[in-house]
Amino acid sequence: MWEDLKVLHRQNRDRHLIDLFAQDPDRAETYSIDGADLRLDLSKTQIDAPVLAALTALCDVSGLAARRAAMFSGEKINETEGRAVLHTALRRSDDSRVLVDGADVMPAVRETLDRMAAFAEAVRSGRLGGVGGSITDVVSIGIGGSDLGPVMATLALAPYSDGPRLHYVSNVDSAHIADTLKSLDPTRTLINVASKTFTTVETMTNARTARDWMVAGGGDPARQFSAISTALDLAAEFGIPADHVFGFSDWVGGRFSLWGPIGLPVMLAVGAGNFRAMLAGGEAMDRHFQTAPWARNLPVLLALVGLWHSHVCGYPSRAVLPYEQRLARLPAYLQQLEMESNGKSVAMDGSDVDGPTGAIVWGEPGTNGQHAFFQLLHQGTAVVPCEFIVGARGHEADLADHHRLLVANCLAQSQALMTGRGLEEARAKAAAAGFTGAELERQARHRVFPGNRPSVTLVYPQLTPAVLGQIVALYEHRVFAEGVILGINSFDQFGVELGKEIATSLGPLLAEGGSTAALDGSTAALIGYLREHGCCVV
Ligand SMILES: O=P(O)(O)OC[C@H]1O[C@H](O)[C@H](O)[C@@H](O)[C@@H]1O
Repeated sequence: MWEDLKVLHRQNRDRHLIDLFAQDPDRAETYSIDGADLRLDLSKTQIDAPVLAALTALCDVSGLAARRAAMFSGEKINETEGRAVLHTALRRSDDSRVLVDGADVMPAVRETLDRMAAFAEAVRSGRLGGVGGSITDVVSIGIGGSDLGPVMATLALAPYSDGPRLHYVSNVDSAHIADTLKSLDPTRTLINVASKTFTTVETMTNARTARDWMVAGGGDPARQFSAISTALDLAAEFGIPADHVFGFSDWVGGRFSLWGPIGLPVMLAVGAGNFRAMLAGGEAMDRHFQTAPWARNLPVLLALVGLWHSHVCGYPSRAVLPYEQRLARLPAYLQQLEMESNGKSVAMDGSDVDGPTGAIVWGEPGTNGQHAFFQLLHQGTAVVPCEFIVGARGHEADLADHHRLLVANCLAQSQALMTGRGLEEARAKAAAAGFTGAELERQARHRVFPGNRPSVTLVYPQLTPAVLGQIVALYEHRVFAEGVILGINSFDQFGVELGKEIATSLGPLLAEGGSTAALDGSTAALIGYLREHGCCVV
């Protein structure tokens, strides 16, 4: 399969994207695919009918349809951890049953969502306040999957936010919590501790610091703390009252957990109605993913085009470029989703993976990135496939001229990457700048854009809660489809463990001193420097 694709790639190596449009006047239409409220334009890639046929064959060979059915129905497809993968159950609105170990998980999902809504409403209305009055600020403490989704979604839905101000603390660096709490009133702040395991050292350290801050400032942790976790016993042990604790199950992966209680801070900001609209958006994408044929299936197509670029063309990274300032944290969110899920070297069966896995994902919002790293995208030696994301409308109707400029820039960049600028045109530019003779030739070379650089563009009417839900679910299913095709388990993350274990053993060396002789030379020398400069307390 991969060999067939590599042959197609070799055959078309010098083919220019622009020529594809010249050869096929319907190309844009053929390769613009709709799903829910989204449209994905793949036409500025080297995908054509033979490539698409060979790519979709990968779906059949890998058993994607059966694996997809297994995921939605609650089978334990996370085989290395023996867990079901059911984040889709969190956004399921029909009255069907979803069985895990013979028990229907849906009643608890619905009950928890209703409890979250009641809690959010009580806080937002001021009925549930702090010692000093109604809650003005919420600080949600969590990291990784317990942070990135809510952070991303809170910013994305800012126009819908009419609740308390939201703050997020993730880093164990004291700067993060100190800078956040500095301006807040401990008697009118709600601290939300979000941790699937309730053992993550960063989160628990920050939670204890926040509790001390609240007590010292006259607030009441028994009233002003909430917790989200699968470990209800640990949340209780921490002293958080049961009616402020929202549980979920191990069949929700951390990086897929935005849809359930981990999303509580988002609900506090935008209200239960908007939160449910986001869930409905995710569910609409679930239906699309489950029913659309491979060649019209947005998550599958995103997966296939990504694999084409990484596996076949050999481009190791991909840039995610939202032309939507409120999606500024989407690249960071997708870094975890994609790289923690699919950055694996071993296949589900324990054998070595053949070829690259998980693309390196990076990006920044446009237009800002244009004034920073786009130089490399246009003229660097590495080809970086780009994913442009843009809505037809912003939320500031009185500033529509800004939005039109934003959209013009988005379209201009993908066009420039594709068309490039040849030497003749570059010469004309250099001549217009006043250069002549040999200097003109030299200057012209610097003004050439190679072009033929691939990109996809995701467009939607407006970044509403429903559209956000669709976008997030689109990327979730993309990652899943990539993982199935690569034969890996996208739902474990053993690769994060080793560093955590070593940090645990190094901690005492920094806190209490002690010999570093057993460490490698570099680490020992670095500790020596840090001790000399005041890191160690002894
Ligand atoms: O939610 P928690 O249990 O605190 O975990 C927070 C995060 O830390 C871990 O190291 C994992 O890499 C992430 O997948 C997880 O989301």
